[in-house]
Amino acid sequence: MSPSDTSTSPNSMTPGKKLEGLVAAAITPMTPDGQINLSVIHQYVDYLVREQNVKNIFVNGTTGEGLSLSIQERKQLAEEWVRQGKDKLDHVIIHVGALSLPESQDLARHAAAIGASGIAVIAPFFFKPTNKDELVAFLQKVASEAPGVPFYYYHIPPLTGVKIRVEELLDGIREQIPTFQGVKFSDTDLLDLAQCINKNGSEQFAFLYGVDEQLLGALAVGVNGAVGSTYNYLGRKTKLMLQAFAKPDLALAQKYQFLIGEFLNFVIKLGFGVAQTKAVMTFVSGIPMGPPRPPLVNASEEFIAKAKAKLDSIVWPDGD
Ligand SMILES: CC(=O)N[C@@H]([C@@H](O)[C@H](O)[C@H](O)CO)[C@@H](O)CC(=O)C(=O)O
Repeated sequence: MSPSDTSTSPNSMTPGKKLEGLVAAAITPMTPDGQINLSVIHQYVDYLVREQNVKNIFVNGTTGEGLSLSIQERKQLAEEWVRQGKDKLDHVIIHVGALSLPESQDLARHAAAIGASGIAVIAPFFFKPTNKDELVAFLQKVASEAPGVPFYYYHIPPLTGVKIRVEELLDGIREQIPTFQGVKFSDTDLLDLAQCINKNGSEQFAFLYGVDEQLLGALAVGVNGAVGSTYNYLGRKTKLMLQAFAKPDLALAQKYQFLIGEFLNFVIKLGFGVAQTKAVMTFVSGIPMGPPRPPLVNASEEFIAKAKAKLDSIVWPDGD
């Protein structure tokens, strides 16, 4: 499908609605022979909305193996998520970051043309920006290709190695990037996160946290929501944690965080990454997510059995 064939108009998810709450980091379904499998995305959207109560999606990010996909595959996935999300999802955010600036700009223009509700960009991580100005200049050159689309910086230093503090980055950012809307903050540095929120307010920008096992700590410093892999299959439980925190019932919120942490702590010790996320999502949802793309390798049968037994053994406060 070319962008002009799409049945959605630009920004047609839920126009103007602020990005907050839970955002599932989309897994990219693949066929057993490693091709992207667009045919299950319709089912995937319905599963997120009906079973996980999650209505926002972040496409082609880390969990979606975006940097392991071709530009053509990334465009096809973006189009399918926008098409299938129409009238069902509130936000479809497309990650358009790439090592090559022209490729990133091409993806940004494409996301705008198909009606994505936002774009996000990771810091380039082979030749890296060495300071804030170099990073902002790169981001600005991508954002300006989609001048009507909200722009998010995707901060994930454990994977990019780019450790420029977000607090510093945000200083004056709207003058350079008028579409700047917020940060997907996938780091454990809560001091940096808290300073960002303290200086800018979560009214002006959206701050979305990306370390699912410690979301409660980020809620305490004022994030608006979270983007993460576990919201694909623990979205409903995490929403109950958000509700408990808002009530406020801190003891209940802690129970949910501890149980989510108990599962993640268990699987992290076994070796947990995108391949394992695909396996967990497959057994929880019943939707085949397929293998990861090399160099990642399939989760082992032993991992799958142990992760399933662990998840089944958890007794949640809501009695499920
Ligand atoms: C390094 C990594 O993959 N982090 C995940 C987390 O959701 C992570 O899977 C979770 O906290 C478990 O460790 C997300 O931040 C990634 C993400 O949002 C994305 O796929 O774009």
